[in-house]
Amino acid sequence: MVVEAKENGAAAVAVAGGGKAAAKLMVKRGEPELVAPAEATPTGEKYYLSNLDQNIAVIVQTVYCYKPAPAAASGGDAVSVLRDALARVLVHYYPLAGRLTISEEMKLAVDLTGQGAVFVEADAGCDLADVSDLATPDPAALGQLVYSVPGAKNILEMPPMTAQVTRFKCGGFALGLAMNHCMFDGLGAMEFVNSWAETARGAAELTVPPFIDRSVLRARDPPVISFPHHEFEEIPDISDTAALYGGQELLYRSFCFDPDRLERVRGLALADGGLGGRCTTFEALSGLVWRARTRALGLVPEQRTKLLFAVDGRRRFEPPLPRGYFGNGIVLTNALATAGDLLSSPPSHAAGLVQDAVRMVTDEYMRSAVDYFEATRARPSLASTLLITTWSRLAFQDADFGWGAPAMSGPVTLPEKEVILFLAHGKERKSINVLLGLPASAMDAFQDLMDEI
Ligand SMILES: COc1cc(/C=C/C(=O)SCCNC(=O)CCNC(=O)[C@H](O)C(C)(C)COP(=O)(O)OP(=O)(O)OC[C@H]2O[C@@H](n3cnc4c(N)ncnc43)[C@H](O)[C@@H]2OP(=O)(O)O)ccc1O
Repeated sequence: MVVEAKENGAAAVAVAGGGKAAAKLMVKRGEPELVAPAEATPTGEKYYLSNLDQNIAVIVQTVYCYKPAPAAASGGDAVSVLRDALARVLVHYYPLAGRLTISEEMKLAVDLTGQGAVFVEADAGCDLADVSDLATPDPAALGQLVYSVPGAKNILEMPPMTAQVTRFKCGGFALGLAMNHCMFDGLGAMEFVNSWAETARGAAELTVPPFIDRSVLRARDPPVISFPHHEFEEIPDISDTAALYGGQELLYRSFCFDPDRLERVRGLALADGGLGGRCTTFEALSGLVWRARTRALGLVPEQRTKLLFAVDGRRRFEPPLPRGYFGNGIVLTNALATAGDLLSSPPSHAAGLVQDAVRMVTDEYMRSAVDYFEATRARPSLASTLLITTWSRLAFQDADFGWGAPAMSGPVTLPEKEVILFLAHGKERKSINVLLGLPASAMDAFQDLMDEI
């Protein structure tokens, strides 16, 4: 997840070396069309978006690539199978066929216009093998596989979702999606994509139908703020990292942690017994990258630094959110430390701070976060912050539209320079790819620290 609205997520960052694949990948798009729900759906009303949906209204671009394979059971080509299935799945997910608007409370809502999702077919003048491996984002190349509405100046001028299906010369194809995070979080997005996929495979009913009503997450009246909510705190950059970022090229690299290496990371966090022998992979890995990035950026010891990450609140709400909840069920939690504190303490300290931040997320914490937005309309701040986004358990591999699991899938870009993404990697998805961007000299320092593990 990301926390600030951008005109277009794809334009947010520059990637070194992005030109090579872009030069090979030349995509010719057809005219965009609107795919409306295949049956009548509620129209003419406003669809409520909760406070958890409000401050992550940013477009997330992802690509799913499929190798050449015999046609799907239906016998159709990928473009027509995906287009028809989209119309059918939108009957269940009809808010995606509407358009974003501002409600009377001055919040984002969906105008249920029933207009439809934007769908574009396209042709690439090369083979799928010419697409970079998606381990490191390459917006110049991959951006051609996703459709952005030209000239849209803000998210109100962008549809909640666009889909582009690109045919490759080899017979493979790519599905590129641009979906607004205010419509759903990673889990919700995957439930939608996988419902669309099973519809394309001919399923008569959805395995997980969406639970449409988001009013279960309405703020309390009056709002009750019972936590300090440091996620909104603006921490001054006393280390002047702005100069470092301004003076050097931003490099992107991904670091693969296979199960053995992950176990070594956990071992480091557990070594001094400070965590009582209990620490998850996520806690240990997050603590590791928080410390390594702090060191690599050369933060001064007095520099306060914030770690933010999303926690899936579905099972933590009381009562839990209904199955198939269509919307953001995630909440940001945080940990704070000075650079000196992080780096002079053993790895267990950082991992322990992550653990405390996970444990802090209770029903009351999440209700307080909802109420905080109600009272302040504030957005989380990324100043002096690392935001870790965990996609490692998202079911990208289930997006089988009839041509098998995607040969590769992933994001087109990282949304902000403060974001690190954890992605599942490997056949059994037991490895984690840590994807990040840093100024060149800091990336070298980060690389050295990773090489030690
Ligand atoms: C709009 O279009 C989009 C959007 C997107 C993407 C959007 C987003 O990024 S939204 C944010 C997505 N991330 C999350 O929702 C995070 C979900 N994870 C959690 O909430 C975790 O609980 C945690 C807070 C990160 C902490 O994790 P952890 O410390 O690992 O603790 P537990 O979860 O309790 O796990 C403990 C232990 O249990 C095992 N386990 C639990 N669940 C699973 C699972 N599902 N699979 C495998 N194993 C599991 C595991 O053993 C854990 O221990 P280990 O030490 O062995 O790891 C994208 C695309 C779009 O189009």
